[in-house]
Amino acid sequence: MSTLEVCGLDVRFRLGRRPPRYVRAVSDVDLDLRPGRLLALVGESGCGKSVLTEALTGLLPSTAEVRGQAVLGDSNQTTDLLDADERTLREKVRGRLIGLVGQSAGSYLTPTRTVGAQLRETVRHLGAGVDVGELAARVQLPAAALELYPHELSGGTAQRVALAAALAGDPPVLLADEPTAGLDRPLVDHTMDLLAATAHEGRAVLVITHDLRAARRAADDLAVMYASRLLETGPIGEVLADPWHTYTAGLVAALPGEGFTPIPGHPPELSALPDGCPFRPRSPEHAATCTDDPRLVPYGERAVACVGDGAQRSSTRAVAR
Ligand SMILES: Nc1ncnc2c1ncn2[C@@H]1O[C@H](COP(=O)(O)OP(=O)(O)OP(=O)(O)O)[C@@H](O)[C@H]1O
Repeated sequence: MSTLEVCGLDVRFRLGRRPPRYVRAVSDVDLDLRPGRLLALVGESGCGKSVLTEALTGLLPSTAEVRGQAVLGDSNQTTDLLDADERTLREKVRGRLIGLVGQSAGSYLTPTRTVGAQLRETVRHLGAGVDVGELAARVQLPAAALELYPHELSGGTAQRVALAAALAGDPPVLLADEPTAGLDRPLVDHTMDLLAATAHEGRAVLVITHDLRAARRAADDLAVMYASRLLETGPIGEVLADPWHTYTAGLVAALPGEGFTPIPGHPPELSALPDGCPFRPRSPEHAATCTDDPRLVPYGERAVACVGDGAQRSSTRAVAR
């Protein structure tokens, strides 16, 4: 069973040479993806979620500077994804060790060929032994859909095609970047349930989403990102029932049914990030207790940044419950 352990991941984009200017898209991220679990990564637009997954799959442009480790493997063999060359990523990692599900299946399907033909080609390319009919059945894609062209697919069916393609090489890790964007609620639920099922078959699954309600439905774990940093991680039920970070509490309070109260203010520019806690300048409530150290500190299964003793007290409460 493969695990993906990300440690100290930093990504910054060089914007100019004189003077050198940078956008810090990912700062000091530690994250574990574990087999059999679905981790939802949430956070406001532009906080670095997609860049994080692009770093793991070597899909960043040449202006990106990447540091840290991302070790994928089991007790027999490991690969550091950040050290791997393009050939290794192309021939061994993408599709085989890591499956990718994008926002819109339409953006990578060829418009002039049927879904079935394209899935067969994917299976052949990966040298996978799986039958396309079987693959379709696993993601509840009706056999008739294999005869359709991409423009004939509904949003939900297109996402099932994307999932089938991502699973063709039977990768132990699946990364899905906003797989439910633009879908209506029943299709969001259905897509999330399918992703949860693929996790519970033994895969490590990461789903990027803006939809905390969808995350709550399907995820086992939650990671909350803000302005390039993770501010809180842990089992999703515990984190949402008792958020330790003020930002996480703000996301929960913004949910319909939980108050529908947006978080006031805006995230900072990633080209001008403060050295300490990036949320402190936005929230007087958080600033009152913030330690200004934005590194995640683990407390059992959970971890939180810049909350200090508050988390420890909460942790004791959580253990006592
Ligand atoms: N090639 C690039 N050059 C410079 N900056 C970039 C580049 N790609 C991404 N960024 C910046 O990195 C930051 C993080 O972008 P990213 O796409 O990861 O955000 P996100 O959290 O996935 O947002 P969304 O939820 O809207 O998809 C943004 O400020 C974005 O403008």
